[in-house]
Order: sequence, then structure tokens, then C-alpha cells
Amino acid sequence: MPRFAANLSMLFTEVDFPERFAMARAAGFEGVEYLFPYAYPKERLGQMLSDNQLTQVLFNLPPGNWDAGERGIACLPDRVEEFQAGVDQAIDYAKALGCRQLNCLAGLKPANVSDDIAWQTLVSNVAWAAGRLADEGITLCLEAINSRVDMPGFVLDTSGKVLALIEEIDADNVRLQYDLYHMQIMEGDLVRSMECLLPWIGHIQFADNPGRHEPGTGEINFSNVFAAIDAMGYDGWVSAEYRPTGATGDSLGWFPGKA
Ligand SMILES: O=C(O)C(=O)[C@@H](O)CO
Ligand SMILES: [Mg+2]
Repeated sequence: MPRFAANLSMLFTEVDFPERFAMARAAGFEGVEYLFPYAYPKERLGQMLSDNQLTQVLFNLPPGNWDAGERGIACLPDRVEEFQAGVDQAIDYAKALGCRQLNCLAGLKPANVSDDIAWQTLVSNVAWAAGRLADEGITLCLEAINSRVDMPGFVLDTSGKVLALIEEIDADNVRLQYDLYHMQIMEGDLVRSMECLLPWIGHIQFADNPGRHEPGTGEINFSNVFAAIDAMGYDGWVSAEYRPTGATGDSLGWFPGKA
């Protein structure tokens, strides 16, 4: 089976964030990810990881003002300085936590910015970030997020757009973050798509659709999809990024490592 990780921004939310590490470990996970580490000192997060023998799989670059609705600033021409400072902050945390992958949220395109300017800004920011991360041996992931349900206006909403960006940047450490939930909404044909995209996929996440809940609550045949991910030779992490319909422990029927 794939190497499964738990997304602590969505799983185990029945307890406060610091307690979720131990809950994940007790459930049988060896890797965790979450949206952002920046509200906590890196030393404290490092301690929670080591206390629970967990690997930090991934987190996101600073997204701008998340609470105000921003979903990344990489495509915003007037925020380049802030973007670059965010990359440096993320690298600082990643090095302290032993995290080898960071996700760059492309952002929502403002109405007063043209498609072309947003794209050129994204290309130049991602190229700059890739260079900084390469110096540290860190991979930069770019997630395609659905613009039909969850994030209208998100600039990178298809795997094709992410691949076009990866091609334009042409750096070995830039990879596609393939989230089965978003891709089921935007593209479908999940197994065949992953087989085609495999050389560019750096990270996989999942939730069922519709609802973004645990496997078995929607239309995706997860036992077949997980078997196919194994069969195609993907050896990265596969992170559970869903909202459990009840207690997290009761949502883990799909997880072979379940304690
Ligand atoms: O929403 C998702 O999907 C994610 O992976 C988050 O990291 C936010 O982009
Ligand atoms: Mg995701």
C-alpha cells in the first residue's frame, strides 16, 4: 500500500492542534502535514514531531491573509517582496523540521490583473522560489485546486496548467501536487491521469467527492485507486486531507496501518 500521511489541519480536529501529533501516531501514521506551521515556534513543532516519531511531509508557503480569503500570493504582481520573504521563512521552518517538500499556493487572480500578468508573475516567483529551495535540497510542489466548488478564481486549477508552468520553469525540484479530490472535480479519469503525470508528481492528497469526506462517502473507488498508485511505482507520500464525517478514528477504515 502507499505511504500514508495524516493532514492535521483536517484530521484529528477533535483535539487542539498540538495534541493531534500524538493522535496521528497512535492511529498508526508515520508522516504528517498541515496547512501552515508559522503560528508555532519551529522548535516546539520539531519537538512534537520527534516525541511522536513522525516525519513532517509537507506544508504550504505563507499564503497572504488566509483569514481574509487569500489563497496564496504567487500570482500577485504587487506582492513579490512578501512572496520572497515567505519563501525564506518557509525554508527556515522546513530545515528545522526536516521537511523535504513545500507547497506553493498560486493564488486567486484579482479582477484588475490580466491573465497574462498573473501568469508571468507566477512563473517568475516560482522560478525564484525553486532556485532558493534547490540550494537547500527541497522540492517545490504546485497544487492544482478546483475552481468549480472550493476556490473560484484559483489560477492553477488543472493539472495541465501546472505542467505548463513546470515546463516553462524547467527546474528539477518543481513538482505537481496531485490532490485526488480536486482532480476528480476538475478532470476525473484519475488513474489514467496519474499514470501519465507520474514523472511530475511530487505529492498526492485525497478525499472523496462530493463532500470532501473520508473514502467510502462518495464516488471514488479508493481501494482500486490506492492499488493503482502502488502498481504505477509512485513512492512518495499519500496524505489524507479530508473532513471526517464523525470522529477521525471512525473514518480510518481505508487505512491499513490503523492501530
Ligand atoms: O486545499 C487543499 O487541497 C490543500 O492542499 C491545502 O494545502 C490548501 O491549498
Ligand atoms: Mg490538497
